[in-house]
Amino acid sequence: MTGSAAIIGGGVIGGGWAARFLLNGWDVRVFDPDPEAERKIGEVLDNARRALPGLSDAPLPGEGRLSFHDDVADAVAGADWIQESVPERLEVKHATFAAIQAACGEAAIIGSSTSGFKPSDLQQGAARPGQIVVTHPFNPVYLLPLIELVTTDANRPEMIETARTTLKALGLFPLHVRKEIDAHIADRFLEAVWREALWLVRDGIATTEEIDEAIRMGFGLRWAQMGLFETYRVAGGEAGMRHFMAQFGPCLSSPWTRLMDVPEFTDELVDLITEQSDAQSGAHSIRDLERIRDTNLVGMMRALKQQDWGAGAVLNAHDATLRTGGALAARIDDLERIDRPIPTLARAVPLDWTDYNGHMTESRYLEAFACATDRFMELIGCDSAYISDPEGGSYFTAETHIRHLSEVHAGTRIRIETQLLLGQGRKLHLFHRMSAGDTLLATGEHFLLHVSLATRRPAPPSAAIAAALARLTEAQADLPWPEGAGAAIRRPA
Ligand SMILES: NC(=O)C1=CN([C@@H]2O[C@H](COP(=O)(O)OP(=O)(O)OC[C@H]3O[C@@H](n4cnc5c(N)ncnc54)[C@H](O)[C@@H]3O)[C@@H](O)[C@H]2O)C=CC1
Ligand SMILES: C[N+](C)(C)CC(=O)CC(=O)[O-]
Repeated sequence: MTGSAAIIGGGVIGGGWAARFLLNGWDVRVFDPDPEAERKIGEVLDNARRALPGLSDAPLPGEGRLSFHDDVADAVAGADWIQESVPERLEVKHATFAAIQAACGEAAIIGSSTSGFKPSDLQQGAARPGQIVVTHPFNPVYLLPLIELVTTDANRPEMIETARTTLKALGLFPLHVRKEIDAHIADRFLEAVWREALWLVRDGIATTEEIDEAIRMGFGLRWAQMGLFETYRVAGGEAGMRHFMAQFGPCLSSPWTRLMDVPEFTDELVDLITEQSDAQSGAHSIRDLERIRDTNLVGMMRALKQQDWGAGAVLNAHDATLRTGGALAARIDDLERIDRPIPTLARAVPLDWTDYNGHMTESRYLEAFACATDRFMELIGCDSAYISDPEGGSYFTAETHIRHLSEVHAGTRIRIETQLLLGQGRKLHLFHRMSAGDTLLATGEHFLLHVSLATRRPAPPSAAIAAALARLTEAQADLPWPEGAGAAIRRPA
């Protein structure tokens, strides 16, 4: 699902939304009075291109078109989704909604990024209150899946459903907050932790760095994958949650926390925190820190993908919808043409495939070619059902030859096309070409043998696989022998 999105306010959060929409194939129209907005969004986009497309193991749609507009009316014209991300001041938000609603279509959804205002606050005085919802994102919007979707009775159920479907199609996880409340769900926690941290700094108990270590060396890692309740359930031991509450419930009335008080933001406290924060992280620019954060997030989220857990399960579900979008065929019968090398992989290079040389590392070429081989096997019928069938079998790789021809960097969209060199009896000889645009990046030549998984010995494939290979052999018989196929490493002159 793609469309046209208007981004009103293109700062930290608006820039992140612009990237999320654009990289998922939407056209994006931005209005922001800041003369520097185009440059700032450009820099956010550079970071997003490096990180987001490679999070997916399936091909994302091509990028949409980005345009900048001189007023709100021009930006929202024809938009299906309008995302308001102006400063967190109610009068500014109200004036912005008035300008948007004077010019936008009635079917468009207007989402507000507000961190704290309730949707009923935002809807007050609006021309069409039912058109406005809160869609509260988390920074960086192009990587983190959570969106708090906060609605009121003024929003029709069909409109809420459209909002959910649209957010999901962008790879996001809409959490419907059923009862509106100031600061929604997540920011209430964040504010509580922030207040407690301010006290610890103000009272000289801990520095900003010590507080960050306390989070990132311990419970922050737990929270990222299990949240609060599931973590504490495990902490209750075999007796689980009930035991946990019996043991730690009474602590709530001991003076473990000063959460209910708010420290005064005096100049001394602001200076103290700023100085400690500069000493802690001032060696890096903000853009450097953003890239460090993104690289770490991508690594963590891809690890969660492997486990199909938490945010990783959301990413896998999104990949599944991208795959059914049909960029790659499931069977050779679905292919329009089989008389040329067959598309077997289309994806972007993930950040965690790159190395100290700043480009895709050698082992990942094998991973990409192995994925292409798996896809080729599926195309000819050697799929998971065949492999798990006691009468079935599989292909084992006997020999591989990879040539690295051109560098490739994180975020670049790559594709592999596969030529069948031999598909006869037990033998399968494949030649993969990996490209980005018109540039040939690498080739992978692989020799495989069909094996019975019962005897672990070479054995002929099923009649259906043999027939598929025969069709491909005939169709590709006139293709020229690929340059580099059958080559060994030459002795340097
Ligand atoms: N920074 C954060 O961590 C998060 C912020 N939010 C929310 O997102 C919204 C925006 O916050 P940030 O992006 O952080 O602020 P920001 O200060 O980075 O960006 C605000 C942008 O709005 C522009 N702007 C000002 N008046 C405008 C107007 N009348 N029309 C259009 N654009 C206008 C500014 O030029 C600026 O580029 C706020 O409601 C905030 O609560 C939500 C989640 C996280
Ligand atoms: C600080 N903040 C309240 C604006 C934070 C958010 O709203 C969400 C986030 O990204 O942490």
